Amino acid sequence: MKYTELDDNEEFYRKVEYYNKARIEKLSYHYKEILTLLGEDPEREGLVKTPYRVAKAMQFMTKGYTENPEEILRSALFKEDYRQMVIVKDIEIYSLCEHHMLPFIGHAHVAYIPNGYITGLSKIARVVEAFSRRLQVQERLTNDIKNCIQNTLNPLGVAVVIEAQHMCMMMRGVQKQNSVTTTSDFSGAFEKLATREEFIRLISNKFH
Ligand SMILES: Nc1nc2c(ncn2[C@@H]2O[C@H](COP(=O)(O)OP(=O)(O)OP(=O)(O)O)[C@@H](O)[C@H]2O)c(=O)[nH]1
Ligand SMILES: [Zn+2]
Repeated sequence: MKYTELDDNEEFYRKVEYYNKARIEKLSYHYKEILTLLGEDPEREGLVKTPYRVAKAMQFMTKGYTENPEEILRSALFKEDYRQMVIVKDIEIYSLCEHHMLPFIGHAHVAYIPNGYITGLSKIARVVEAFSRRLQVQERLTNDIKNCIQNTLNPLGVAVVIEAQHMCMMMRGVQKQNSVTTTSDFSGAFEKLATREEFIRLISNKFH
């Protein structure tokens, strides 16, 4: 049976760019093999649709490859004379580590100081999404977000802090349940200690 026959809705595929029908069919085929290799019976009732579900889920969790973060930022640029720090904090992150393809989950805190132009606030979170929905390491994810905002908006500076927990360190391997990894990257004005400290103080304030 073709897995895509289980959800053969052309409209659905047209609307959602990252769902690629041919790729889902191939992925489903391989996930069925994987189920067998793991000792399961892919024909048993509960698993019949599983390869197809996993294929779709994996396409969603790597949808960042189909997105252009620079374009996302440029799509909402507004000329504005605001020259103080803009901070979007506690942006949820669901990424996959490139070593184990297991999730790492946490929050990103992003700030920039405008230099004539501001961007739509949601676009900051969308840039975080576009880079985190790929196979990543936390360090590169942090750099990717900073570089994209710096190069596209040309602000006076950008700051990115990410705090995350890695399932590959929790569910397997070293099995540490409470360790949190923090990474950061700064450019321009944030290289000055006082500016960086103001940012850290503001992201440490809890409103809830
Ligand atoms: N620097 C960095 N390391 C990561 C990240 N995600 C996972 N890792 C690490 O990648 C490393 C891969 O190490 P390997 O020794 O090749 O793999 P492994 O045998 O599965 O290692 P263990 O996890 O120690 O069992 C591990 O230490 C992981 O903790 C990340 O985002 N950044
Ligand atoms: Zn890992």
